[in-house]
Amino acid sequence: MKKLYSALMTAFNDDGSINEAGTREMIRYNIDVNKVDGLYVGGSTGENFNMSHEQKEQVFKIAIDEAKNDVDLIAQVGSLDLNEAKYLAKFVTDLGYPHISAVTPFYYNYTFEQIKDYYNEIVKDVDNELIIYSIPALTGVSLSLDQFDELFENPKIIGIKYTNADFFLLERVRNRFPDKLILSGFDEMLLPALALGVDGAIGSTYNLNAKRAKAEMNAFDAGDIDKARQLQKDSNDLISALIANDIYPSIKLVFKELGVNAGVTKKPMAQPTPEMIAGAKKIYNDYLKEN
Ligand SMILES: CC(=O)N[C@@H]([C@@H](O)[C@H](O)[C@H](O)CO)[C@@H](O)CC(=O)C(=O)O
Repeated sequence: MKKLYSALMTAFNDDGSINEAGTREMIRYNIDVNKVDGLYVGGSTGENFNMSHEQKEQVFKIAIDEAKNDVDLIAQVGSLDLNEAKYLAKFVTDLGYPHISAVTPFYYNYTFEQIKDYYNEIVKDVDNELIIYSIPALTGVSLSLDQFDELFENPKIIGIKYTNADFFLLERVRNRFPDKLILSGFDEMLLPALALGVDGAIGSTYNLNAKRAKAEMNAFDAGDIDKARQLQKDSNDLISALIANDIYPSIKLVFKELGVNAGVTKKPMAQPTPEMIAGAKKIYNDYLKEN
């Protein structure tokens, strides 16, 4: 059974502090309305790389307190500060998170040996399993098939959150590692990822569009490719509109239309403008009202 995870957003107040009530509302909406299988906490969509250390801890605590054991939880603990990543890996493991994940270390053009050491260090002292977060478009770090193989020599490293449009590599990865967990990260490419045998997907737009994505997964599993293609097309109309309106602030604005107080994004992310607010209302009316 393939799993669908929403990449959890963080609700912020205008001053950049965390809006706890709003963050809890989004968690509840994902569990109770979207009926996702899990949440990816502290990822790109959660604006983790905009946050202070204290804010990261706060979000990890809020998410597990609200979600309890209702859905699977993956905590993204990766950081340019390896000591912070190790600390957070232990912190979330102690809180009860069943999985951790870590973005590839970025910015300094690390060698593969340094990247491997980073991952082995993160899992060394924790009793938990790690999913590599590979997102070359944002990190500039592209791991090769052989490099994934080397990382998987550590039995605590169990999978990849594969946010990469390189489908040749995805096919190679799937076939080389049939027992590893491969989760697709580009929502607009869910169907081709399913065709290549991913185990599920994690994404930002599932916060709003989980039902359609689930229906697409089910259609694919039932062999109804025409229906799956139509659902991907409908999703991509929504995703294109969200991207054109600035995706993270727009998802939060559309949440508002759904009665969920998602707060705002944290600066330097864009703050809502009247045009963006009008755009989000239109997205809701055009693609989600009847859903
Ligand atoms: C850069 C980014 O936000 N990528 C999203 C996608 O869900 C993406 O927003 C979507 O496919 C639209 O391009 C996820 O892969 C990120 C994600 O799951 C996370 O770490 O929050």
